[in-house]
Amino acid sequence: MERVYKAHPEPDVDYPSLDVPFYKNAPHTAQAEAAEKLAGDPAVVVAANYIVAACGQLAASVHRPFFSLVDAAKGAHLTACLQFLEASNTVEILRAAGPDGMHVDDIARRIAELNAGRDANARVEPGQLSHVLRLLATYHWLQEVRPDVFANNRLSAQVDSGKTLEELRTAPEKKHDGADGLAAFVAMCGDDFFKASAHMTDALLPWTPRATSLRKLWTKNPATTPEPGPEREGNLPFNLAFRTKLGYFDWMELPENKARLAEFGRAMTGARLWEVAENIVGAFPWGELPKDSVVVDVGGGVGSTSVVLANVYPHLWFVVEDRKQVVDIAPSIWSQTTHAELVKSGRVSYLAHDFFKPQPAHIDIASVGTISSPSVFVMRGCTHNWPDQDVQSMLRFLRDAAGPHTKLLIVDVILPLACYDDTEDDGEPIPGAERTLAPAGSPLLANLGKANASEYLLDISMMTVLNSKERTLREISTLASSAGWKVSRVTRAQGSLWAYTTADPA
Ligand SMILES: C[S@@+](CC[C@H](N)C(=O)[O-])C[C@H]1O[C@@H](n2cnc3c(N)ncnc32)[C@H](O)[C@@H]1O
Repeated sequence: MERVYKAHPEPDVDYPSLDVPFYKNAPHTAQAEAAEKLAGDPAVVVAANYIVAACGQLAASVHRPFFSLVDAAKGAHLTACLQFLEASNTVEILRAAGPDGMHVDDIARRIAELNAGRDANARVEPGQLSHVLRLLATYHWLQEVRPDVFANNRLSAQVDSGKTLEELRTAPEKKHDGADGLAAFVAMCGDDFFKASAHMTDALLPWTPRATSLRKLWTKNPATTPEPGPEREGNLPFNLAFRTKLGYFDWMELPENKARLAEFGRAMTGARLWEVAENIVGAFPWGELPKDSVVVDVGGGVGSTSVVLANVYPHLWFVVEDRKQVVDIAPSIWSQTTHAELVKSGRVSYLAHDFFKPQPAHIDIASVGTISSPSVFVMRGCTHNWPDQDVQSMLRFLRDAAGPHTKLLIVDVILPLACYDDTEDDGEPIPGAERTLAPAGSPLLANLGKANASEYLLDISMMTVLNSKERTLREISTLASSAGWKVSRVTRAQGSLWAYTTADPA
């Protein structure tokens, strides 16, 4: 990391300090901009991952085991405190206070003022507030600059919505509008996902005394009490947590969840930081496809992936398939952007299609004609949130519509094992698959432990809320072959666990 920073032409560009907040919407010095940009340099990202993996492993090795036990057993409090930080708008209050920070008495008063419109009696107890903020400071999420005086740092500044206190006071419902989605992501994780996770063991081991006693407490209202049974539908940790038999997305459509639904959309924008759409440009030999090849972007949303590819590969045509309500508005999203011409010329076109139904027998594309099977089906971010049987049927419909040379490109997380991976397919290693992410000869965990933990946390969220999962290479390869595809190659995105898995008709 030092080598990369020293090589920068500007003087005094160093790795950003933990103590200095970097607010996305604020003006920055050239040095601060350069320092942030270099933090994304591939060499810096790799080095940072090794450092984090090593620190996590060292801490687990040398910390008194009982303290590690308490840290894990009570770690949920960190989620709770982070949720409080966002919900109370403390980050925005501390941004306004500046680097000297603010005393908890004043923070408590400001929180009450911001909420007076919602509840005239709103108040926060400073004695409790200081303890919540101190736990966060202990985990490096804030700084306690003097006794009971707190200030933002580089980590807490991420949760900044960019809104002024006046905006938050007069229109609290607009907090996440136009923001980068990280505050909404914290809100969603601290609520829906956190509460679901709290009921994971009750759902997985429904016969335990604690789980049965919990159900007895709830049977006072049988209408909303999910029953244990072999059928997981309506019986997920999420269902227990929110006393509903509805699936997560149907539940979010309830009128009382209007704000949750809006926050979910914003949170998904924030979640894009996991993997940028641009990485797909070099992840597949797009340049080798013949002129006028057609790529179908299945569950392509508004076409963010297709427009990126269409710009770089002018010899290809893209058809974005998604639900009707998405494709109806998708073209208008690009009308005022540099991608408008792609849509106007038909290089990127849209088709309302349910990926749980057979693909259309033919696709008509102006200038290309009618095609019966595309060169590539690409599915980005569409498998991790569906259970195995649903992914199998999606892949089966694509297989039915594939020609002998059609490729399937699945873009989603591939979870490495926590040990050396000897996954093989038909007795052969899958081309491109890494056996370990650790440098040769190093004692680090093969998946780099703490450095990559965020994807394993997401995995459990998928399980507890959607009965789904982030998949290992073995899992995705088995699922693909159950639907008539054979995984032929996998490449890993730089600095994340996202991967590009290519499959051919088996
Ligand atoms: C996580 S988003 C990924 C969007 C896009 N591929 C990307 O990478 O930005 C999942 C997409 O699946 C779409 N989707 C969900 N259910 C669908 C269905 N039954 N048929 C088609 N698309 C669906 C959603 O509308 C959403 O656009």
